[in-house]
Amino acid sequence: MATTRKLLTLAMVRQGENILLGFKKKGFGQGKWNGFGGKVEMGETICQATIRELEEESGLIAKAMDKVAILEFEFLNDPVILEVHVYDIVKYEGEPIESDEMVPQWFPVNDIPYEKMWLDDLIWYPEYLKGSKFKAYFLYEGFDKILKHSISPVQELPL
Ligand SMILES: CNc1ncnc2c1ncn2[C@@H]1O[C@H](COP(=O)(O)OP(=O)(O)OP(=O)(O)O)[C@@H](O)[C@H]1O
Repeated sequence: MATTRKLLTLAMVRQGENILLGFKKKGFGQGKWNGFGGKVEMGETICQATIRELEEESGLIAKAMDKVAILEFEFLNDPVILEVHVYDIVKYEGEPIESDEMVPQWFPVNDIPYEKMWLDDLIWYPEYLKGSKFKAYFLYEGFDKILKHSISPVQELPL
């Protein structure tokens, strides 16, 4: 089966010992806490999409960001591969506000609500929180089971 790739963004907002997550009210990942992001649209760079989605979903305006990871998700019997570009938002303006997609809330980094998040988050958040840059791959069966995964540190990530 020929595969197609979908480019997605994920913005991580961390302030010292706290991390900002959004509760997804609708769409893919509904009912889960996650960072802020979505699909890269036609004619847009991954960076531009990251900034746009962060503002649409949280009200925050990114002023400086750093790519920290590329995550690949495959779902058994599904030809679509999700390629998620993860950015650490180093500097931003504004205050978190609820949007029609997300309810933002700060969590202490030692009390992340993993039980209400994607299973893969439990695997890669600790790497992100350590400050590493990495690439990771996950093969899901349905949405609640990971059949296989790999995670490898990298020195640099392509923009
Ligand atoms: C499978 N394991 C996963 N683990 C962690 N995060 C995941 C994820 N799979 C997708 N994500 C993120 O979830 C958001 C979906 O966004 P999604 O609603 O599809 O995009 P967008 O807002 O453009 O959609 P609509 O405009 O509603 O169609 C987006 O940030 C994307 O990076």
